[in-house]
Amino acid sequence: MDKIIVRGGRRLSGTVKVEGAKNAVLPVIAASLLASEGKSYIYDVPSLADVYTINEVLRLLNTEVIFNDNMIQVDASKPLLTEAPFEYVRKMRASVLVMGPLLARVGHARVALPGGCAIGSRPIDQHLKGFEAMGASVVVGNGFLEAKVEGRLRGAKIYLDFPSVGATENIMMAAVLAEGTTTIENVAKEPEIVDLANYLNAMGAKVRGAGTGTIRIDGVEKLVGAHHTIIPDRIEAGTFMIAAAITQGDVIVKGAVPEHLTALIAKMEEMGVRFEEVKDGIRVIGPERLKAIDLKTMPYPGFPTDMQSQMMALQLRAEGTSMITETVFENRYMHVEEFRRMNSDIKIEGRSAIINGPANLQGAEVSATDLRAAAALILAGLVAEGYTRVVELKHLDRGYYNFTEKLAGLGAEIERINEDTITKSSNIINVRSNLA
Ligand SMILES: CC(=O)N[C@H]1[C@@H](OP(=O)(O)OP(=O)(O)OC[C@H]2O[C@@H](n3ccc(=O)[nH]c3=O)[C@H](O)[C@@H]2O)O[C@H](CO)[C@@H](O)[C@@H]1O
Ligand SMILES: C=C(OP(=O)(O)O)C(=O)O
Repeated sequence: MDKIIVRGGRRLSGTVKVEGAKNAVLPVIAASLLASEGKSYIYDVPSLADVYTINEVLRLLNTEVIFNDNMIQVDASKPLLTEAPFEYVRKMRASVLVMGPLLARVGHARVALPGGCAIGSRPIDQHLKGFEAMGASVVVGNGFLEAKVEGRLRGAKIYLDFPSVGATENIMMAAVLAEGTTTIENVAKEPEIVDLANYLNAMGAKVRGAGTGTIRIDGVEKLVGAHHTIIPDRIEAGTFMIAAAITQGDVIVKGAVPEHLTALIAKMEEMGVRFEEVKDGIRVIGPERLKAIDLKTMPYPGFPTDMQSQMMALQLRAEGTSMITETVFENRYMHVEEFRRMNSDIKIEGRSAIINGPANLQGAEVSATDLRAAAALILAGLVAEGYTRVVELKHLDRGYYNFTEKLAGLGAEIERINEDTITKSSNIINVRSNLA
């Protein structure tokens, strides 16, 4: 079992480069299923467990996928198969994003029901409502969702009850090959939606309005492979911004796009963190003392739920009482119990977390409860007294590439070890293993 060991106390400095965005590349790879002719070439693809999972799903659907040097080549020109099994959907919910493209291209998709997960129940009713409005019939049985349509999907007017990122993407991908025009209202406005629309348009689709509250899609007869570069990962960038701030460091986060990070930068500035726009990135300077603040997670351009747990680590170090209200997922506070093990004072009241700072964080053995919680615990470990040991790294590997190496490159005292091989390793690691 892998474990990350971090010893608190180092100020981070230097430059760190972010990867292409996980949440942009997954729908883009799924959208490649729509190209009945030609190959797609996707650049700046991060080497993440989730990318390997979606590639496997595409291969199961009879698509050729080659992943080399941050570039993916997809050939979806052969007849497609239509079933995504539970084994993959369980590992990664974004596997449901193959449903829209399959329905659009072959009129049939059978995808295992995703089930619950650590951050909430996460239904997909809004995706299905969109498919049904376009003429598909949807049945649920034996742990699968099955959607079918005779002939082509038909353009429709669809209103989302909540601006769901996944539903916006799945419905967009279904609508690009539908007959007629589809209008989707109250859609998600995330930069990843805009990235997907740009890719679909490069494939020959007619998508307008991505990044606003209404998307209009004129269906076309066919799509072809295209070249596309993935946008930088704003959540990875934000995580390193907090690493700089929490350690009173001075770090350039290369690749960070300030316009994608407006809410996070504003809240960190309120806490006393300084930012400078530099060539290709953002410089972050952590203050000696952090001020307490309140925040609420919201759909983009609001404060991202995917930065909530990392921000909580920063708020733990602020002087005074801070509050977080999580409005996107009903159960995204699993990390609070782990933070408590590190000597922090946090109360949960309904959807809010009340954080009394500054915490005198102490190193402890903690378990990552989801992807962003894994990063947040490591961030807290950067300023905790002594050693923090983080387990359940499968969550971290879903979304952060070389996280340990990147933090070590900024001067953090951090190491990833494999307990099974530890006895054969160097003295330093053996010393650490006594602590582990
Ligand atoms: C791969 C990917 O891009 N994942 C991101 C995506 O997830 P994902 O696309 O799953 O998130 P959604 O925006 O769909 O979910 C937001 C909220 O809407 C609810 N909902 C969603 C769909 C639906 O049909 N019915 C429904 O009720 C969900 O339960 C949740 O409470 O956006 C989330 C919100 O920014 C991020 O945390 C995830 O990192
Ligand atoms: C919740 C996340 O991802 P997913 O939707 O893939 O679970 C995330 O990236 O923080």
